[in-house]
Amino acid sequence: MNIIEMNQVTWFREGKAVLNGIDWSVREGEHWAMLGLNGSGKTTLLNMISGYLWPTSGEISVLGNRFGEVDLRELRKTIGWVSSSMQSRLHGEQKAEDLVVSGKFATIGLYEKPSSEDYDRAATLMNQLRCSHLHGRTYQTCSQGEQQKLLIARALMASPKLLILDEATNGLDFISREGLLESIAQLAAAPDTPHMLYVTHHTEEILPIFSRTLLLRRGEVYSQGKTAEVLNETGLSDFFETPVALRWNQERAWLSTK
Ligand SMILES: Nc1ncnc2c1ncn2[C@@H]1O[C@H](COP(=O)(O)OP(=O)(O)OP(=O)(O)O)[C@@H](O)[C@H]1O
Repeated sequence: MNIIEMNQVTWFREGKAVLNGIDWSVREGEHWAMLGLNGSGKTTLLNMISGYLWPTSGEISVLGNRFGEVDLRELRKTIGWVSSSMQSRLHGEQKAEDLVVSGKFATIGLYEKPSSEDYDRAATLMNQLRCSHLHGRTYQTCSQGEQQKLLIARALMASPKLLILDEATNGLDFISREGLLESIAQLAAAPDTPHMLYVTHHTEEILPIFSRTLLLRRGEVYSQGKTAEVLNETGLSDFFETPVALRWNQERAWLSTK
């Protein structure tokens, strides 16, 4: 079973193809990165994967569920979506561990009193994301980087099969960004980690664990495949329509303009 399968997916709005002829397969065991400039269609594609948008034409199946044959609300419970824009929608006065635990109930849509096992699991996840020290702190007193880690732990609390990390490093300084990326790398090595889809504007954030990359441009797949092959100087210069120099350091692709 493929995790994501798209076949000629197109989405029209206001006479324009926001997504056009997307063919894409995410296979079992693969973590993917998706790179695209502003307005390239990334958010639209994520909304489609999560069943919030329906393609104008083409076929999608996510986690073996073919759209048209599946209850999309059920599908959404198996997908965790962490986006920096979520931060403002949460209760700032909530304690870090309560916020993480609430992830279990957010997707289920009913409130139960969390058990001590739930809190144990939250503690394990906070440890995996290297933010155990936030225990007892209110969410609003955590830095943006710390908040992002808590949001990832919260999403994992629902045991999703697919975890979308959507511009997760937005607003983070260099140190916080590297800290978050390290935690994500560590997470990939942990047992039972879901398939991850890392959406970004920046090539250097594509960690080696993201072995596959999709480049999206103007609603179309520019290229996709093994990260080390997709991220090459000639291809990226053409993709960005500006000459770029590429330097690999610690298996990450650092770009500068030429
Ligand atoms: N409901 C809509 N109606 C009309 N146009 C839309 C709609 N939703 C998205 N678009 C357009 O589709 C294009 C892709 O938007 P999308 O938000 O998916 O891009 P993105 O890659 O996520 O951008 P960013 O990196 O800035 O978040 C944009 O030009 C946007 O204006």
